Amino acid sequence: MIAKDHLIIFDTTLRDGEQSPGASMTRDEKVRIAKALERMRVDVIEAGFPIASPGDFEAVKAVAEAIRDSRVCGLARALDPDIDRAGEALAGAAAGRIHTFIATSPIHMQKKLRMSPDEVLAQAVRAVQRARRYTDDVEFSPEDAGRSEIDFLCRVLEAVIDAGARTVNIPDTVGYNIPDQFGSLIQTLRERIPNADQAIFSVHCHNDLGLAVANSLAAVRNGARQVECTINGLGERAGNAALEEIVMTVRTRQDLFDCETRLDTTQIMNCSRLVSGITGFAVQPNKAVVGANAFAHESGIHQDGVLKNRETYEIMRAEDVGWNANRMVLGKHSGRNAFRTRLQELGIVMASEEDLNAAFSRFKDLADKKHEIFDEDLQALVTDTTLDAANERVKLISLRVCSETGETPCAELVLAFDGEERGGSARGGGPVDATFKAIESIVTSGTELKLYSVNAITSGTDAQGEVTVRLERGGRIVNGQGADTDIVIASAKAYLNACNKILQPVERAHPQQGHV
Ligand SMILES: CC(=O)SCCNC(=O)CCNC(=O)[C@H](O)C(C)(C)COP(=O)(O)OP(=O)(O)OC[C@H]1O[C@@H](n2cnc3c(N)ncnc32)[C@H](O)[C@@H]1OP(=O)(O)O
Ligand SMILES: CC(C)C(=O)C(=O)O
Repeated sequence: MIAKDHLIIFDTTLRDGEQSPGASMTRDEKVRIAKALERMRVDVIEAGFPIASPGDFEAVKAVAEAIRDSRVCGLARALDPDIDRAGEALAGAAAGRIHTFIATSPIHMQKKLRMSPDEVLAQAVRAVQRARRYTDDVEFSPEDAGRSEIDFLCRVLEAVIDAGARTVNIPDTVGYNIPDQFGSLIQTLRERIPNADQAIFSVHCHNDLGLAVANSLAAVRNGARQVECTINGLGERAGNAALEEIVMTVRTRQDLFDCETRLDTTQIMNCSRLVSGITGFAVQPNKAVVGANAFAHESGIHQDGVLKNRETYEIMRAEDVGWNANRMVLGKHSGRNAFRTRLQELGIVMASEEDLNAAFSRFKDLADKKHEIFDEDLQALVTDTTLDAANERVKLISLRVCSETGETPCAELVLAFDGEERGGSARGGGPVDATFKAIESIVTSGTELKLYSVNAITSGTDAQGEVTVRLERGGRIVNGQGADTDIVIASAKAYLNACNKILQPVERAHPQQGHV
């Protein structure tokens, strides 16, 4: 049997994924996601853009120091200060990569960079050479390659490979290409660039026309050996290629690919839930691989077929991507050991024994209300426990809502604000509106509610509701999450979580959007 090539999985959830409006993450959240990615055996984790802000620098540094088994990468424009900052952030990495880029398409060069092609080429070479001062592992991207002229693209790529780039990444930055075209672009580049054999060809596709995964796979079939992708397809505008779809296609259609990944696919669901929990970007039920309906069969003919032979309607096994795997059901009779063990199996590491005890006590409270506690419940509960506990200035003590046909809903609550208990009440258009107004009567955050969404974490009427609230104040946007079997309480928790973030000094500022 001929050994297959290794297809490198480069995850950019923490960098390009974070560029989704509203998906900004704190340093600790990035470290948690990075650990889950490492556990899934992702080859390269792009942790951020260190020059972007002090918070992002700290986040890349923290990820670089926490991760041992994956490469950690930092993004840098083709500018000396960006590259130096990335080099500094990655100094503590077991294996660090600098990813530098500059646009090569006519429109980007003329209108955005206002540089001639020769200037762009010289700056690209200079950037790669400078990055090589910090690491042998340098990646170069000609931004908007999908709309660049082929002769110029070949010149730039040949020059950066000569300068020491070991990976050349071909981005379809605006998601403009279609699969045949993008596949043949990769083939042409590999054929025409004289030193192509000295670098790994990578692709980075955006999903503006819904083709990011198809374009990436067409590139792999034409010799690309690294794919840049994100969990749940998160990313700028319509997102990036979804990691889970790329990995499961290559695995399921082994007959079509002469390469394979080294991923532990059973960790996919963990990563998917973690990213959607932290960012508040819910996964649509019909999303491939990780959507709630991805392995559900409703119609009789399908159910009949699956009962007779699963493969009649299933091309993958749900357990291979982490669905239903290890469904040890925890309940109110479970002890600390089972709880701790299950968290470990889910890759959740509590910072201290105190955090574990706090999470365990919430688990017992939940188990009193809910018959079975599933992995999804645990993940929400732990997110709730670890949500900036140290920075929690305002906390829910009690809440009472009244909602009756023909009456205006009202809410009465008690909060602990900077250690002092304060009560407030309000009426509103609904119980959630009344609750938010009652909170505001105490906190006076001066924010505007930008998004409110509720998701059932598991099925059944006793399922926990997971609420995401997005607040904005003076251009700064924060997301808050909360989970509870009572969705009004979950809403209050989410609102307070967002308030706690907005009341903190800016730790992670997204310079253009002001997200934290
Ligand atoms: C396709 C991609 O996803 S690329 C990554 C996109 N991600 C982000 O932009 C998020 C992080 N960005 C940021 O925090 C900020 O934009 C910063 C810190 C990088 C720069 O901030 P500012 O200095 O205020 O510049 P601003 O964002 O207004 O403009 C970008 C500048 O970089 C230049 N530039 C853009 N790309 C590159 C590049 N690859 N190499 C060199 N210069 C570049 C632009 O031409 C512009 O220069 P100008 O100010 O001389 O006109
Ligand atoms: C930096 C590059 C790879 C990028 O994100 C893009 O072109 O979309």
